[in-house]
Amino acid sequence: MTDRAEPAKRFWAVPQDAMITRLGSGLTGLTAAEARRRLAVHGPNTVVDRARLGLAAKVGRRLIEPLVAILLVAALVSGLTGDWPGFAIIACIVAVSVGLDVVQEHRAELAAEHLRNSVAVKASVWRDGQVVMVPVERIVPGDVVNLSAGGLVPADGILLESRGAQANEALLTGEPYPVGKRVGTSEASGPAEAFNAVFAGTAIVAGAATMLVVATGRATQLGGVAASLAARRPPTAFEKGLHRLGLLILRLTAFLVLFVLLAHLGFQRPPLESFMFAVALAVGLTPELLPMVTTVTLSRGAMRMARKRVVVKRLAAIHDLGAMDVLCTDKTGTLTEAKIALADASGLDGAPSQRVLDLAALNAGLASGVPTALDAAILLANPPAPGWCALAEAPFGFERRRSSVLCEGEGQRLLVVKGAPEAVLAACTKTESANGNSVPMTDATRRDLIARADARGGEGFRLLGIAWRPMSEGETIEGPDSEADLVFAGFCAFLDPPKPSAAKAVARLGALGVRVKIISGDAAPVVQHLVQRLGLPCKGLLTGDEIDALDQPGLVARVEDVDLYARVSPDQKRRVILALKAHGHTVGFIGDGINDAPAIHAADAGLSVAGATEVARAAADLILLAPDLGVLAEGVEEGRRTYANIMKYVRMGTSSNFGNMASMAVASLLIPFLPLLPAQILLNNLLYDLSEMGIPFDAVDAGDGAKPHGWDMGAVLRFTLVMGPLSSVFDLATFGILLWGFGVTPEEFRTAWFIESMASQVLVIFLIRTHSVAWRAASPHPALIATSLSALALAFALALGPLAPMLGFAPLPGALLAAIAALVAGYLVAAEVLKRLATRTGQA
Ligand SMILES: Nc1ncnc2c1ncn2[C@@H]1O[C@H](COP(=O)(O)OP(=O)(O)OP(=O)(O)O)[C@@H](O)[C@H]1O
Ligand SMILES: [Mg+2]
Repeated sequence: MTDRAEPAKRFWAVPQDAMITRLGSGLTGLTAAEARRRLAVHGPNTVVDRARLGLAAKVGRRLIEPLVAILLVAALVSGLTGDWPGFAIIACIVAVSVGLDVVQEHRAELAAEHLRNSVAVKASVWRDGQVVMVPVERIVPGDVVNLSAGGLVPADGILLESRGAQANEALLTGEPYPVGKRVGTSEASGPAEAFNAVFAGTAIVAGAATMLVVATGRATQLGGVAASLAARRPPTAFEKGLHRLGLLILRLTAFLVLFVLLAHLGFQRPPLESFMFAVALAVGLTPELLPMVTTVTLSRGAMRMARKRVVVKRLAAIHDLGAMDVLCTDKTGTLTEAKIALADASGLDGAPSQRVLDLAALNAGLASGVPTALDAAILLANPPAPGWCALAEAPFGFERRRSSVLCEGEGQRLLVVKGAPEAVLAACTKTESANGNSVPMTDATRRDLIARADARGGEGFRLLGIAWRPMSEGETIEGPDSEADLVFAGFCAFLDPPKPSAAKAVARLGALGVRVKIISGDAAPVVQHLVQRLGLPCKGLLTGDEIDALDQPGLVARVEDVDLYARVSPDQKRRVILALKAHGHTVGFIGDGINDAPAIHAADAGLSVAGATEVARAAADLILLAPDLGVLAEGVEEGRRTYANIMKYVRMGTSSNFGNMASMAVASLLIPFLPLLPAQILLNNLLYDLSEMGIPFDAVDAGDGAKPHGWDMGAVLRFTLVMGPLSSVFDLATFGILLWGFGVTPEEFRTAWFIESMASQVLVIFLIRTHSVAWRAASPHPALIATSLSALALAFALALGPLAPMLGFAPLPGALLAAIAALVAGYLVAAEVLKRLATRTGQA
């Protein structure tokens, strides 16, 4: 047992061969059968306990929630005192609210998981002597896994092979710069210095490697708390808003209930009856369906987005997408076709040069790992010369913007470097003349070359500078330090056609109130040319160097007016996003590269595309299956729809529901009997819940999709302050008419009040669901019509039908029913008129 526990600690100190033996593996990994066996022993390779709670556990968790617990106590009291209708109703309420919640949540979870799985991360694992794609969860100790740039490390382990692999271990060590990884045995005391080990949750940002898995799941360095902490997001503004509203309602409820209870006791009313009445009020006041409505609305939103080919990984991100008012995007793939082709290779004099192309091909073709788009374009035009091989390399890094390969062939040893023109020129001291000699580079030449790069960038060409250095026999390189004293050879120019559909998509986002900003690692002239070609309404420009010179407050001061960012490093992308967030914007970022992952993570709505690198997809909340900004505009509208529907429920809860309960509390003190029996209040509440179940399906106003929405507590309060009192005025009118107009008995009073309050609550749903004139708005969803009208019918049937005496209801004279109908009609007319006042929010 100690043997198994030990490798998890300082496993990098065990020599490679010993480790392979200990894990019972080989250079070509495990057999599929052995892997299955180990999976059963070690469990799935996940840190978060994704195993969904069993049904019983889910129900159990809800039964101990305070509100439900109160209800259960109330049911017990009812049962013990022989109040069977009360008992039945409470039991029904508990069953319906818990059942609905669990079933709907379960379905939503299943659906969401199904979608998530369609974009799940897989790894290249050796099984039965072959490399196969295996879901990361099924990786076990002893597996041999191929890693390449852009991929996540799926488990902890040691390297069996490294071809210039570099890992970003910021999650583990806090160090933002990539660290080189090579084969060997390390004496390091902690993971940060273990050069031969890689760790789950970190990313390979350059090169390629093969690893032997030593620990999986919770046994990894980041296994326990850290990974789930890193994965946990702060709540969105919307979630915070809902939470605050919930707390507010909770406090009001507690206050009202205590007040009623004490007052009743003060009036010498029967304690048990007073207690049950107070409990019923509390239940009536609580928006117990809110979690269900939120989950169901969101998961329905996720389904609809899936039909538009957007996969939602984190449900709440739908809100963020709806609230987004700034979208930042990288350039390649979203604004361009990402069909990068080599246009030409030119020497120092500007004339086409086969020599430059050959050098570029050596660098692109002999580098290890998956070729990048630029590399592939070079190789398509010109394969590397035969007879050359690579001895070492310093893979491309986004901070350095260069890559170099130490090549040997034709009796020569050369370090060949390519990269962003200014980055390559910065490491050059010589130029190559037409006859192949190198001469010192003058300042004038340097200026000329930079000017030429800028000029061609302005024509839309993406440029790489090509340089080299002779190396002596036996001389090798260790990292990028040898990229100095280079001889500049020339440029390779690439074209990536702009995507014509991008202009329309940006315009559509603009119409939705979303401003688009471009954050690119490419040169400023290239970005500006693209913006011109597409006719995008973008202004201002900041370059990476300028951003570097600014501290964060300085950057915050600039970002509002700047739409273009060029030559930006991965960390600067992140800084720009944070600066925009500091302005109170809800920021989206869409990108596909290793260099985009930090910004995707920092954004409120992190977006990536299906073909993106693993790290980008892992950091994203939403993944576009088609790399098209147009789809995003639809996603934004979808996000706003879910917001609008949740707000409908909130508005109903805070106005009619709350108003009713409040006036009942007040009435209970003014009249000598209970305005409704506790069981009747609960029944009322149960039926009202049923009536609202169709809300997640409902259509929303056209105008609700037109603007970004954040949580607006002011709007909620304004609505409550107008609609709540309105409802109370009519309630009090009802009380008056019943008591003094008709001189009713307590039973008749309760029956009439029950019917009036059900009818007004349910029918007003059709007014509150829209900001515009009720009958001109998009018609309500059949599900909403069905749930609300059947709840109402059920209310009538229970109050006036054969079960009525059991529930404490009494038959009503026709005149009284007519009066109630008139009151409800009056209320609805007043509500329709006043709702305009109540919802005249942000529009003003
Ligand atoms: N394989 C490579 N070898 C050498 N240099 C490279 C390579 N890939 C990129 N570069 C240089 O690094 C710069 C930044 O990389 P890249 O253009 O991929 O960044 P980006 O932010 O993803 O850009 P975009 O906004 O176009 O997606 C490039 O403009 C180029 O000069
Ligand atoms: Mg990119």
